[in-house]
Amino acid sequence: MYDVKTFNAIAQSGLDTFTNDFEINQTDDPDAYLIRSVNLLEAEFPQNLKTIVRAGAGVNNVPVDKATQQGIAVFNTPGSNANAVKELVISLMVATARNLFAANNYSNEHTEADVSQRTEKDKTKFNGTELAGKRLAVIGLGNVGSMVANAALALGMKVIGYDPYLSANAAWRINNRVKRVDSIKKAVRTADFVTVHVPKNDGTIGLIGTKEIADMKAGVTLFNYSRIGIVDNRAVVKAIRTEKINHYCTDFGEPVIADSDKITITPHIGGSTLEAESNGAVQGANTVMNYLENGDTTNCVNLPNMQVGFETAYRITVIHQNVPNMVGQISTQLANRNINIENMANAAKDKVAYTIIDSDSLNQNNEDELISTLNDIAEVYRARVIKHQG
Ligand SMILES: NC(=O)c1ccc[n+]([C@@H]2O[C@H](COP(=O)([O-])OP(=O)(O)OC[C@H]3O[C@@H](n4cnc5c(N)ncnc54)[C@H](O)[C@@H]3O)[C@@H](O)[C@H]2O)c1
Ligand SMILES: O=C(O)CC[C@@H](O)C(=O)O
Repeated sequence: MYDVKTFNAIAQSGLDTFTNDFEINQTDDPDAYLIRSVNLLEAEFPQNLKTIVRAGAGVNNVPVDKATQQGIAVFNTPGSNANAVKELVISLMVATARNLFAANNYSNEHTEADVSQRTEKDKTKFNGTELAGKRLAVIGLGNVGSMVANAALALGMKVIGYDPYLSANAAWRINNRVKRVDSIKKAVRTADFVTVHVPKNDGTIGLIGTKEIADMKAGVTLFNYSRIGIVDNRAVVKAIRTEKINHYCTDFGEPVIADSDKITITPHIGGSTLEAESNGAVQGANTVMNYLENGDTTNCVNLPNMQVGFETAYRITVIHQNVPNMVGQISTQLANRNINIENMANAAKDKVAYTIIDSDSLNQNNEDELISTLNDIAEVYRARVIKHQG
C-alpha cells in the first residue's frame, strides 16, 4: 500500500483515479505528495517520500534541487490547464479592448429611471477597439503560449512569438502563421498586446522590466498569467503613469499594483476551471501511480524521462549522479549477489542520471541488504525495489 499526501484541493476525479493500492492522507511519512500551489520551498521532506507531483504547470513552489539530492522525483502535469489560461487571457484581451470593467462600473453606478438618455451620451467614453487586425506578442510558446497564439490568429490578430528554448514537439503545435522572432525587443516593438507564458526561474525573474517596457509601443496592454516577479510590477506602475502601458492584467496581486483602474488583478485563477482541475488531478494521480509502481519518469522535471516496459518480477531503480562508472558499480553489486539482469536502461539529464534494472532473480531475502548497499554508494541519491503488480 502506498500513501499519498495532498496539501491543496485536488479534484475528486483525480482522487478517484487511484487504485486500491493507494490511500490518501493516512500517514505522516507518505510515499508521494500530490500538490497544487502549496509553498514547499522551506519544507523538510519525510524519509519515505519518493515523488512530488504538481497538478499543474509551475514547479517554482518546489525546491527541485533539494528534492533531487534526496532522491525525490518531481513531476508536473504539462498542458492540463493550458486551455483554461488561454480562455482567461483571451477574455481579458476582449474585456480591456472594449473597456468592459469600466462600462460595467458605470452601469452599476447609474441606475436612475431616465438612464437611457444619459447612457446614449456617456457611452462614447467606453468606445473600444477590436482585436482583429491588432498585433499580439506572445513571450513563451509552450502549452499556454501556443494556445493563446493560435486562438489570437483565429480572432484575426497578427501574432509574433518569442521562445528561444522551444522544444521540437511544442513547435508542431504552433500555427505557421505565428511569426517567430529571436528577441523580446523584436516581438514587442509593434505589439498592441503583450502576453507572457514562461516558467518562473532564475532566467525569467524580471524578464519584462523597464527596458523591455521601453521597447513596447505606447498604449500597449500587458498580461502576466505566468508568475509574480516575471513582470516587474514597479516598472509597470511607472509605465502606466506615463501612458506607455494602457492596461495591465495579472493573476498575481501585490500592494504596489493595487487600486488602479488601469490594472486588473485576478486571484491566481488562470487554471481554476472544473475541467483544468480535473485534468491536472487525473494526470497527477496517474503520474504518481506510474512512478511508484513502474518507475516511469514521463514528465519528470529533475530526472531523464524514461518509459521501460516492466515484464520481470522485480525492478530496481537508482537515481544517481551523472558520473562515470555508476552502472559498473551498481551491476557489480548485483553480480556479487548472483542476481541476473534481464534488462537494463540508463539515461541522464544534466547532472542527474536514472538507471532501471529488471530482474527475476532478486528475492525478499536479498532485497533490503542490496538496496542498503546501493544507497551507501556516495553518488547514489536513492535506490529502490519495485515488485511487479499482479
Ligand atoms: N495563472 C495560472 O493559474 C497558471 C496556469 C498554468 C500555468 N501558469 C504559469 O505559466 C507558465 C507557463 O505554462 P505552460 O503550461 O505554457 O508551460 P510550458 O513549459 O509548456 O511552456 C513554457 C515555455 O516557456 C519557454 N521559455 C522558458 N524560458 C523562456 C524565456 N526566457 N523566454 C521565452 N520563453 C521561455 C519554454 O521554452 C516553454 O516553451 C507555468 O510555468 C506557470 O508558471 C500559470
Ligand atoms: O493549482 C492552481 O490552481 C494553479 C496552477 C497554475 O499556477 C500552474 O502553474 O499550473
